[in-house]
Amino acid sequence: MLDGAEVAKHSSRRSCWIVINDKVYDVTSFVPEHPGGSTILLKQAGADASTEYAKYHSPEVVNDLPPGSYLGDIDTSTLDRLNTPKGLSRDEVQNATAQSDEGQVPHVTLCVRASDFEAAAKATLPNKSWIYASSSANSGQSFQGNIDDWSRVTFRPRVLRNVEEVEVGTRILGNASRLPFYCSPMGSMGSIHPDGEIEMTRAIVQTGMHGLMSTSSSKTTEQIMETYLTEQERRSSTGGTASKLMFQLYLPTDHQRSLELIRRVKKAGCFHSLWLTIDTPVLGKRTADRYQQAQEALNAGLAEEDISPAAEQEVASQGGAPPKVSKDIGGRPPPGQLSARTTWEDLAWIRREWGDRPIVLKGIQTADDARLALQHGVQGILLSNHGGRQMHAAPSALMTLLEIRTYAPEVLGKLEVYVDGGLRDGADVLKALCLGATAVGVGRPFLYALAAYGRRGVERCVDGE
Ligand code: HEM
Ligand SMILES: Cc1cc2nc3c(=O)[nH]c(=O)nc-3n(C[C@H](O)[C@H](O)[C@H](O)COP(=O)(O)O)c2cc1C
Repeated sequence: MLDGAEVAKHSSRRSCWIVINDKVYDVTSFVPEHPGGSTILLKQAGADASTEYAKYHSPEVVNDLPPGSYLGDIDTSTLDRLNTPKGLSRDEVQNATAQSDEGQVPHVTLCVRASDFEAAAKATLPNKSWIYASSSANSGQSFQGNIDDWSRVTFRPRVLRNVEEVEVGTRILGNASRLPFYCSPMGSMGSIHPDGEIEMTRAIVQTGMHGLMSTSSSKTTEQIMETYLTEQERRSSTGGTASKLMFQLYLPTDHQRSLELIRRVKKAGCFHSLWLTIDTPVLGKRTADRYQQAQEALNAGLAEEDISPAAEQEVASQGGAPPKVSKDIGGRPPPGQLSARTTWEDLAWIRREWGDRPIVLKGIQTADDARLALQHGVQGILLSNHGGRQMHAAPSALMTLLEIRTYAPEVLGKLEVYVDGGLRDGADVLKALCLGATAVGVGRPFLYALAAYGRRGVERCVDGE
């Protein structure tokens, strides 16, 4: 048992201990490696980081720390001897865990378009969470391109047809879907809503929408599955259409861990397909997050420690872990969680492990890769640039779809083709379907609706009035 007063002494980059769920970890060597930035950990040095941690990570992510990091359990009667996170008073710590109500959140009925939820989310969320949800890579070029490109194409409306009955349902990988769109996978929903993925899963099932769960969820696969099954039972007793859950996979670096993850998802039983994200060999450089982290470091008096070469030398001379500042300049490779070495060859063992249930590649951005996907025996491709969060000058899904129609038309019809990014209106969805998409993914609008109004917001965002 470790005493809080002892833990509190390890409160700098030279020796940084944190408490997560009553366990004490020495994260000194991990601080410069942390993909979410070093500041967020240094702020928690010698403190209880459980609440902040739970917003971003599921309980098992902590197992990615280097061996030997776990030091023992904390004596819970000494928790009050721990440090207060740097840059925050004790009151602020408590407030930071609650949703901010400073802004004016419009009444939910004033959200008439999917894009209206954005302002509501901004008014609701703490700034850090707002930035996490809304930010994009570098100058935001591909993020903006996603939205703008849908307005570049218009319809050629044919008239004098009987449209009294209109059917918008589709099939997603063999499963009927009453809607031609699904909820895109988004990680760390605990930073958006206290119940994060649980609340989103409830909304998904209640609307009869299909939805993807992220590997980076702040809740465990088992918690999500349990919610899905409970909600599904309730929904089916009212005669509603069935939702399907799909799993978004980030392949970990370690092969054994990858195998275990796939086996665990398969064993969970409720995920009918595996969507392998292939556009994230490193985390994109999300500018707004970086500004926010830099400001946070300044507020907490950690800025010099973070960036100064002199500080780096001093730490090294005292035997501490040298901060790897250079990594922070571009994208951040997340240690353990995400393999930068995945290639087309890996699809063979992923297929063997996953069995004959469908596999979709998420993040195809050229006709050439669409053709390769077809050759590699997957069932679907998702044309996506990760909502503009990864590569700065990436094509929008619409542009990739047009490229495929021109240079690899054989892919359409042989593979299911999904698109996502910037879809904010039913008309955008219809354009994608007219151009050959099977269905489309929607990300931020549902996340914003969740932030401002919880599951009711998502339900309204899906069905409107
Ligand atoms: C101690 C063990 C920890 C490990 C192994 C770890 C690992 C990671 C990894 C792999 C990522 C990048 C991928 C992802 O978004 O899931 C990440 C991002 C992040 N982590 Fe951690 N983390 C740890 C602790 C913490 C703690 C204590 C906090 C908060 C106090 C935190 C906050 C964040 C944030 C804010 C991000 C950025 C999310 C984003 O912008 O995508 N992490 N962490
Ligand atoms: C906050 C946030 C988190 C995301 N997390 C993931 C993730 O964990 N895995 C993934 O494959 N894609 C992730 N994405 C990308 C989405 O799945 C999707 O490709 C993108 O959001 C679609 O664009 P849209 O937000 O404009 O609708 C995330 C997107 C956002 C906004």
